[in-house]
Amino acid sequence: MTEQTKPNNNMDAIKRLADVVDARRADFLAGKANPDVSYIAKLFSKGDDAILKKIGEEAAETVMAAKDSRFANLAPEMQSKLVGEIADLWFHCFVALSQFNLRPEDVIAELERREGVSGIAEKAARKS
Ligand SMILES: N=c1c2ncn([C@@H]3O[C@H](COP(=O)(O)OP(=O)(O)OP(=O)(O)O)[C@@H](O)[C@H]3O)c2ncn1[C@@H]1O[C@H](COP(=O)(O)O)[C@@H](O)[C@H]1O
Repeated sequence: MTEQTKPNNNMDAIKRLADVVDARRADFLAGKANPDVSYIAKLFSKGDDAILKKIGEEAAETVMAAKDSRFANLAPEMQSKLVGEIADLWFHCFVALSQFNLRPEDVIAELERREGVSGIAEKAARKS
């Protein structure tokens, strides 16, 4: 955890953000969103390719920030930069989930389904 990390109800923050993203999409589909004032509306107006391209960009920026942080011996300012890049990546994943009629809760449910199942054992079971 970084120094800025405060104990709070983080899952609520994710749900609130997903609600905002879904509301922007509903407005966009109803022709009510303004891409000039809402970044999310702008992404929805551009469609699948633009949304998915942002995920690729943010993933690449995350990788570079992680490499920089390692190179700087996990210096606090580099750790903060890495957290910021991962936040950008998650944010754009939430926009993609909405674009495909999904929710972060779907991903959480999948992770819960996998809880306690070793990745090694799961992969071995796939092969047999
Ligand atoms: N959490 C975020 C959030 N995280 C990142 N971003 C935006 O994501 C963009 C990505 O940053 P980049 O530097 O990679 O992109 P860029 O180079 O500026 O943009 P492009 O040239 O790639 O189009 C930036 O414009 C950020 O401001 C976000 N935009 C919005 N939110 C949340 O969504 C809410 C609604 O936002 P609007 O739809 O803009 O009203 C906000 O109140 C926030 O809670």
